[in-house]
Order: sequence, then structure tokens, then C-alpha cells
Amino acid sequence: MPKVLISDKMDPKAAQIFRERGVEVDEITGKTPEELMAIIGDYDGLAIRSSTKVTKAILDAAKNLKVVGRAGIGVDNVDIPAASAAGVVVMNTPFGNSITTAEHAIALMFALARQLPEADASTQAGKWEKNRFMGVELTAKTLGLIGAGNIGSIVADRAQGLKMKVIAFDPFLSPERAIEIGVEKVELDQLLARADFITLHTPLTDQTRNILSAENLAKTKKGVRIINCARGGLIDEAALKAALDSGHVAGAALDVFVQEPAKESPLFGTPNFISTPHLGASTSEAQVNVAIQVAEQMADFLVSGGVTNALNMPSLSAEEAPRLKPYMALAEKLGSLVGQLTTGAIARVSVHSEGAAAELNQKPIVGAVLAGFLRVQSDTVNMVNAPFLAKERGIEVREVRNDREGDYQTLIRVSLKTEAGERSVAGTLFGNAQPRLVELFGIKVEADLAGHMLYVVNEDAPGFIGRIGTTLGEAGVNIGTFHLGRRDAGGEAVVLLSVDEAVTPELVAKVRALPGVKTVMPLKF
Ligand SMILES: NC(=O)C1=CN([C@@H]2O[C@H](COP(=O)(O)OP(=O)(O)OC[C@H]3O[C@@H](n4cnc5c(N)ncnc54)[C@H](O)[C@@H]3O)[C@@H](O)[C@H]2O)C=CC1
Ligand SMILES: O=C(O)C(=O)COP(=O)(O)O
Repeated sequence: MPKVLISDKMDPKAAQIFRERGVEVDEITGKTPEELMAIIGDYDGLAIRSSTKVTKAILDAAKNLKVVGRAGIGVDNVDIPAASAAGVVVMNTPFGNSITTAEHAIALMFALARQLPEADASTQAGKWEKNRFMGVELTAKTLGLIGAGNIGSIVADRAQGLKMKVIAFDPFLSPERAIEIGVEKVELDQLLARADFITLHTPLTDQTRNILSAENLAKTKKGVRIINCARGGLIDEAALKAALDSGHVAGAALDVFVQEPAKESPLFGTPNFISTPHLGASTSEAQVNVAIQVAEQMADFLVSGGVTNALNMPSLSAEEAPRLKPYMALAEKLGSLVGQLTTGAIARVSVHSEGAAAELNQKPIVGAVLAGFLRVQSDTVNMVNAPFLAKERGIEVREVRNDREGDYQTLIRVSLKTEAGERSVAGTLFGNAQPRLVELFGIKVEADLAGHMLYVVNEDAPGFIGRIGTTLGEAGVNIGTFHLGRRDAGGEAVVLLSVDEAVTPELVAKVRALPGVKTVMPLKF
């Protein structure tokens, strides 16, 4: 039974779903990285929010880990390249908390406009300072969105309801989408110059880090109010403090900080500064949503191989997964076969699907070919890290579909291009389930690729089958199956035979010494 660790506070629905779906679950929150490292080796899955930092060191210790599930959106607390290299799938729940976070941004916008926290504190201190707190209206003001994705577009919708004019800077926002969500797409400098309120809704990337730098803050309209419910690091906090002190920025509300938990900050205590402790996603509705989604996605993956919302692997629905399973087994065997039979640098791997295979999601099939092929070089390769490794090694990957049937109702062909040229192997499924090799470097064969095998290329001549049988028999090696194929009578022939145990190098040498033998290679599937 797969085992999952929930390491951040999560709605109890998550544990309930894991159990219902046949996944064992432990909830252990608040661990230090060292404590987490000591226990993570026992788990197949890790369910987190933003507190747990999934570093390379944690991943190195997580010997059984297959999936990290983020109950939320941002995955900047997960080292995704390290997870990919370790073959661990990383998933998030991209929509479950977006309404809630957008509402928090709107709440902070109102709080800034009317200085609600300071007015509340003053009133409860018995001061009744009615003349001290003069607010501003939101109606007819310009709201500048930096980032107009899921959350940004919900904020835009709510702000339009408040009769604000919404402008957005987002280089990836298409003009059609801008019209659809009713925002005016502008450049950053225009946004800075025009906005009365600015709200940030981008991930933290090299391009967005310090997007509100001292220089950009200086370009904002005097009296601007700024809200950040996205990620700490998007605003230069020292520059923001200076701009608040000088009065250029009339107010700022931060839910997120460069250092979290933010127990101290030069911004604390600054007039017109509001903060919340990363509460953007903290409503009971959003927490139930993300807990259910993350547990369902992780259980699907661990129990049936379905992949949803993964950041480092193509999606594969829980319905598709069983249908694709035999194809992936075939693809992996074909990849492994060409990998074992090819030496030298690989320039290109092409995967051609024909007939029924061409109607399926090709990404997992290509991933399985690459995994089979690269596993020959390293046994830590899997579907997740194979495409990254192939890229790292400069291997071009091609995917070709042909939905017309050829000789077979379904066929996968894997071709490998090296300096020596391009060679291919092809396989089909018998009874929609049994992987079978049907072509090997242009020669028709029919073989099951399983266990220990021996590949022999020889000149087609009488007596060869007897001689190879005797040689193996004398060495005490039992032959399970024997498959033959040849280009033409008297030409080149291949023998693929399965044996009950690994063929030793000495025996390989003996077979190679038989008359007419050109190539001998032991194989393992
Ligand atoms: N405070 C909290 O508790 C929460 C914070 N978040 C954070 O909110 C942020 C936004 O989330 P979503 O809207 O769901 O993400 P999203 O991926 O749907 O949208 C992000 C938008 O930022 C845009 N973008 C990317 N690079 C940009 C750049 N250089 N300049 C301007 N725009 C750029 C993208 O094109 C995209 O439209 C994420 O960082 C997420 O982690 C999300 C949920 C809760
Ligand atoms: O979903 C996100 O990106 C968030 O920032 C929410 O963080 P949390 O799960 O509340 O720690």
C-alpha cells in the first residue's frame, strides 16, 4: 500500500480521501528539515503547503518518493529541477484557492483605502479619532494588475464590479484574453504612471523578482497604494519602506514577505502599512478545495498512474492510464531494446505511432520510450526525468503519428539516429495487452521482450540453430523461447532467444566464435 506524509497543516479531508483511496497516511507537521530528512525515506508521497521546503537534500533522503503534491498554487518552495532529476512528480492545485486569494487582495485594497486596521486599533484604544482617518473611494480609480492569470483576472472581475478601471501588465496576456476579462493591456511603465492602486499576481521568477524596485516605485503615481498577495520578493521591501516614509506611496498591504515567517521587518509599525501572515489562501472553502484536489491527484497517481496538474510531466487521466499502460510497457521495452543494441552518441530518437496507438496521448508513450532507452545508462531514470535527461544530453526527440493502419492494427516504431545512421525497431500489442517486437532493424521477427535474452546476428546457413542450441546447452543454459528472422534466404539473419539466466561473457565469446556469427549481445528486460 502506498504511503503519504502530510507535512503541513491541511484540511482533514485530505487524510480522509487518502485512506478511502487505499493510501496509508501520516500527518506530521512542524518538523525541521533535519527531522523531515530522517523520516521521508519511508514515504511514496509528500503532501505540502508553503511551509515545507522540498530541497535537494530532502529529495536525496527521499529514496521511495514518487510524488510531491502542493495543496495550493505556488511551488517556489519545491526544487523542481532537483525533483525532476530524482524522477519525482510535482503537482499543484492551480485553481482551488484562487477566488479566496483574489478576495484577500480586494479586502486589503479596502483596508488600505479606509485605513481599517489603524482605525480599528485607535477606536478600541478608546480614542474615537473621527477626524484622523480620511479615506479614498475606489469607484472610478485605476487599478493596475501586475500579472493577469487566474487570480489577477478574478481580481479584475471584482474590481470592475466596484466600478474601477482595470489596466494590466502581463507579457503573456493575449489581446483577446484582455478583452474577455475587460482589462486594458499596458506596458509596465504606463501601469506605474497611471495606477491609483497596484496589485501583484505573478509567480516569483527571475523576471518578476523586485519588479517593484526602488527605480520602479519612483515611477509610480504619487499617492499610489500597493497590495501584494502573490510572493515576497516581488517588491523591494527596503525601497517600499522609504517610499512609505517619504509619503510617495500612500499605503501598502503585504500578505507575503521575502523572509517567511516574517517575525520582524523594517516595515512593521510604518504608518499606512498593513500586513497579514500569508493568509491569501486561508479560508475554509479554499482549504477544503485544495485538500480534496491534492489528495485525489496524489492517490490517482500512486494507485493508478493518472497524472493531473503535474509541473514536470505531461497529464494522463486516471481513465487513460489503464488504456495506456500496455502501450507504455511496449514503448519502454522498445526503447530499452534500441538502447541496449546501440553504441555511440545518439543524435535523435523518433517515436512513430500507427493505427490505434496514434489515437492515444503520445507524451506518456514518448516518455516511456526515453525512460527505457536511458535506463540502460542509469537505473534511476523514469518517465519524469527521462525527457530532461534526453534534453541535457542534446538528444532531439521526435514524435510522429499516422492514424492509418499498416500491417498491424496498432504499432509503435522507435528509430535511433547516430553517426552510423538511423535504425529502427517496431512492436505491437497482441490482444491489446501483450507487447510484441515485430521488426528489428528492418528484419521481421516476432518476440516477447522479457527477462534475459540473447541477440545474435549471423549469416543465414543450415545447421546454425543446432550449433547455438548445443553451445548454450553445454553451458547449462536453458532456452525458453527461440525467435528467428532474416532479411532474405542466405543473407543476414537474427536470432533472439530468451534464456533462464544471464548469459556470461565467456558464453557470449563462445557463441561469437561460432561460424557465421557477426554479432552477439546479451539483453535484459
Ligand atoms: N498569498 C497566498 O496565499 C497565495 C498566493 N498565490 C500566488 O499568487 C500568484 C499568482 O497565482 P495565479 O494567478 O494562480 O497564477 P497564474 O499562473 O494563473 O498567473 C500568473 C500570471 O503572471 C503572469 N506573469 C508571468 N511573468 C510575468 C512578468 N514577468 N510580468 C508580468 N506578469 C507575468 C503570467 O503570464 C500569468 O498570467 C502565484 O505566485 C501564487 O503562488 C496563490 C495562492 C495563494
Ligand atoms: O497557493 C499558494 O501559492 C499560496 O501561497 C498559499 O499558501 P499556503 O498553502 O496558505 O501556505
